[in-house]
Amino acid sequence: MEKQKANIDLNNEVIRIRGLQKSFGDYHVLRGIDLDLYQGENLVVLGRSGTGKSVLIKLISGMLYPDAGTINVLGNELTHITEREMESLRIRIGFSFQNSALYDSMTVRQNLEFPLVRNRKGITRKEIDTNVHSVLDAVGLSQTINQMPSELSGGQRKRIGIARTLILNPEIMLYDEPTAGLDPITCIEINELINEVQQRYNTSSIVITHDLTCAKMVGDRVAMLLDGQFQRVGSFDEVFATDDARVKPFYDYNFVE
Ligand SMILES: Nc1ncnc2c1ncn2[C@@H]1O[C@H](COP(=O)(O)OP(=O)(O)OP(=O)(O)O)[C@@H](O)[C@H]1O
Repeated sequence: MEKQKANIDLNNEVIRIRGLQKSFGDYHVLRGIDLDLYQGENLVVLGRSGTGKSVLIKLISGMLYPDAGTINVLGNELTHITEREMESLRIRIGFSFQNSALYDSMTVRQNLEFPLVRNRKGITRKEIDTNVHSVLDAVGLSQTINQMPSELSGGQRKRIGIARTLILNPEIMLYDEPTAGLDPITCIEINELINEVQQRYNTSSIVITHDLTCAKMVGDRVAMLLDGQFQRVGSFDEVFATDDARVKPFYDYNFVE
């Protein structure tokens, strides 16, 4: 279950975060975050519930505005761009959210066509079909094309959700709790899919999770969010090679080898 070596370009930071701070009222959630995501890398962000992992993703996607610090995404400094520029940038980022539900009244095909028709003006019928078949093949669910979401298993719905994100060919993927609510075997299949997406689409990804099996399987690097900062960043083994009382219990209670 070890992560295979990925093709990472350490000279190309697709996300560069410095001194990022975000509070809600008196609660300082993020207290000076520094983070680089390199081209081609899967970076796992680990942390207990409420540590600010989702807040971080919302800041990266421009859904929240920071109190202090800088966030550079694909060469764009988010605190300096217009809403229109942010909209164009968002198309280059794929979001796989925990609750990114499919449209229940649409077939799998229609669910996949929807983002294409909405975001790629002038796209032809033939291009739509090619794209739909390609992403369905990538997630291994070509046979479900005419099915309704209610006819799919939880794991299949998760896969179609990822396919719907991939259809716009994102350069960056943001996965928020990709394995939440799935059985252990389906979790492993989703982790394998995340790695396949990395290879096939050459994406750079941030994967938010508290599932350590997921972290170990997909993370080229792991960053542990503690007390509003990334206190430990490195390989999975490096991050957990510590007696830090805030880190060790996380491993001891959570990890199934
Ligand atoms: N819009 C908001 N307004 C006020 N407080 C917020 C807002 N968004 C997040 N918070 C607070 O920020 C903290 C971090 O939330 P966040 O959702 O990022 O946690 P998380 O690390 O993703 O947790 P989990 O693993 O449970 O999803 C929480 O205490 C939450 O209540």
